[in-house]
Amino acid sequence: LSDARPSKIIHRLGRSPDMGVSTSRNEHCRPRQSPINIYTKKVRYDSSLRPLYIYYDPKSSRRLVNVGHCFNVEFEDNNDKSVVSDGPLTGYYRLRQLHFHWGSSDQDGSEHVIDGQTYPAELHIVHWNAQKYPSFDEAVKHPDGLAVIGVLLKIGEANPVIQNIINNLDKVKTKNKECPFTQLDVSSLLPNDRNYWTYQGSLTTPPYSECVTWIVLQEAILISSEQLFHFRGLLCTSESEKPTCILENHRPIQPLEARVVRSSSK
Ligand SMILES: NS(=O)(=O)c1cc(F)ccc1F
Ligand SMILES: [Zn+2]
Repeated sequence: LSDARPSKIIHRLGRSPDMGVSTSRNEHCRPRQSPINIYTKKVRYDSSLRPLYIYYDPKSSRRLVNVGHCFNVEFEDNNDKSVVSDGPLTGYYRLRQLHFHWGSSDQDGSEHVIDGQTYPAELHIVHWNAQKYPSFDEAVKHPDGLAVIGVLLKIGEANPVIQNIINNLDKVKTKNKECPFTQLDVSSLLPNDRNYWTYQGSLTTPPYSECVTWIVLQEAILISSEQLFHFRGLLCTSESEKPTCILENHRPIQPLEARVVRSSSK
């Protein structure tokens, strides 16, 4: 083998020299981790990307749960009343749950970062591929299993829909507590502009499964500093333990690797 192209050869075999040569199933290779920095000068406008089709039925919302590292609003997902389709997606994806990520101060908290700018929080609306898979738990095992809509939050006046959630946080203050939570209109949490960036990524909490088509909206929604303060008051401990607050729960950005982020707008 010519030594003219050692990096190319090693690259083709797997990682760079310091990462060792890969085996056929390289346990060190995680090519599609999330979140990432979206460098808007490097995204590729893709005219074949369709507008998102989003339909959420407020009757799908079921309960609010403290899952330890955050709180989830969970939805009935045994029917197709609340779905996302089109956009970058093939088939339709059923609404499963939504949750937020936040920081210990308003200076950071979002998971995705835009041109190096962090936002104070980020909303994730989680859907699973009900056209191809029988359940959420099966879907997370496949590269096209989930579609997560990411909505960045910026500081402004209080968000009335988020206030509706906050008014119930005292009922789920400690880990594993839950309470009924119905009639949430998820559409009211979306910005007017539905343009998005999309890329293939992963869950941002363990086991970091590489099963997510990420759809990050380009317009942020508002949340007040006081409302974020309430998020930080949620406890990650159960009621019998010494109380510890969930001050922050956002994962650091991950390497883009060989991926290109596509944009629905120029
Ligand atoms: N933060 S996330 O939207 O990637 C996520 C969604 C899930 F349903 C489960 C784990 C996750 F980390
Ligand atoms: Zn999330």
